Amino acid sequence: MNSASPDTSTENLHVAAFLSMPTPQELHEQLPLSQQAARTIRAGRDALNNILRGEDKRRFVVVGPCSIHDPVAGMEYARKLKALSDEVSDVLLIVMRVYFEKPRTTVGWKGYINDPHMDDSFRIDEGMSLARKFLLEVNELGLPAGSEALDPITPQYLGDLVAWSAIGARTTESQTHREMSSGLSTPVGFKNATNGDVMVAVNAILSAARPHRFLGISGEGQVSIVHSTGNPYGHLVLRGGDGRPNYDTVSISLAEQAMVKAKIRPNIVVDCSHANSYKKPELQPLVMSDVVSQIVAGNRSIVGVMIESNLVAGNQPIQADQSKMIYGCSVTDGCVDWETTEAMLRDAARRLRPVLG
Ligand SMILES: O=C[C@H](O)[C@H](O)COP(=O)(O)O
Ligand SMILES: C=C(OP(=O)(O)O)C(=O)O
Repeated sequence: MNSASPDTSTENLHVAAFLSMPTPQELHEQLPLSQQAARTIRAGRDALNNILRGEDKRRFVVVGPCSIHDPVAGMEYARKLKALSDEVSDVLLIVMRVYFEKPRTTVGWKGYINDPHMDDSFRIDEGMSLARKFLLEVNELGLPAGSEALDPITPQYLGDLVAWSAIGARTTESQTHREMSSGLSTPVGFKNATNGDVMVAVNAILSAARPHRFLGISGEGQVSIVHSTGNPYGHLVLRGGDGRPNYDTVSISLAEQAMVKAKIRPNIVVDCSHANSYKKPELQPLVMSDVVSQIVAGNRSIVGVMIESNLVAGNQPIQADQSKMIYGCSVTDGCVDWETTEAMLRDAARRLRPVLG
C-alpha cells in the first residue's frame, strides 16, 4: 500500500495520539464476575422485566449520585441504600444509580471513567478498571445497579454488571445509541430530549426493539459487525425539558397516548431531577410525592422513578486540592441528601403499600 508523506496526509489531522486500552476480555479476567454479583444482576434484571411486563405490581426506583467520583463515599452510600432497600422491597425495587459517564452540554468533567483522578490526566484505562471494581462491589452487596450507556464501546467492559441502562436526553435521537440499546442485556430507559420532545424517545424504543447490524467491538477487542436481536424492554423516561417539567397528569397522559399510538406498552419512568425539578434538588421530593399520588390514584403506566441523591445535599466544584472537597457531595448536578432520600422512599412505600400490597 502506498503511504502518503506527512505533508500530504489527509487523516487524523486533529488527533494527537492513540493509546492502547486493555481489551474487555482482559479486564473481565482481572476483575471477574463473582457468583454473588451475578445473582444480584440476574435477579435485578428479572424483577425489572417483570415490572415492565406488568407481572410485578411494584415500582422501581433508580436512586443514587448524579455521578460517582469517590468510590469510598459511593460505597458508604451503597451500604445505606441496601439497608433501606430491604425495608421497602415489598413495594419498591431499588436500583442504585451508578453513573460513570456524563454527557455535557458543552464541556466539563466527563465522569469517573474518562478522568478518574479529576485532574485532566484522562486515565480511561484506570477509570474503566475502577468502574468495574465499584460495580462488582455494589452488586456483591445485593444491590442492582443502573447506569447511563453513553460511549458505545463501554458496555463490552461493564455491561455484565449493569441491571438497568439509560440513554440520556442528549443521545436518545442518535442511531448509534439506538443500535447499541438493541443489543444491551438490560432493560433500557430512553429519556425525552432536552427540548422536551417525547417522540424522539418513542422512536428510540421502536428502533431499539428491532434487530440491527452495526460496528462495534468484541470482547477480544476486535472491531466487529455486531448482529443484535432487538431489546423488548425499552421504556420512556420523562425528565422535563425546555424549562418545563413533564411529570404532571396531563403530560403523563399525552406520553401514554403517544406510546399506545406507536403500539408500545406505556411504561413510563419519571426522573424527579433535571428539568422536572429545574435542577433544584430540593424540589425532587415534591415531584416524587406528586408521582406517588398519581399511582395511588390508579395510574398504571408509571413504572418507576429516578432520584439524584448523595450522602450530602447540593453539589460542589472540583478543586485542584481535592482534600478541600466535601465528602459525599456531588461534583455534577445537585442531589438530595441521605436523610431526604430515606424520607422520600419511606413515605412512598407507606403510601403505596395499601394499593400495591
Ligand atoms: O446529569 C448531569 C447533567 O445534567 C448533564 O451531564 C449535563 O450537564 P451540564 O449541562 O452541566 O454539562
Ligand atoms: C445526564 C443525565 O440526564 P439527562 O440525560 O436527562 O440530562 C443524567 O441522568 O445524568
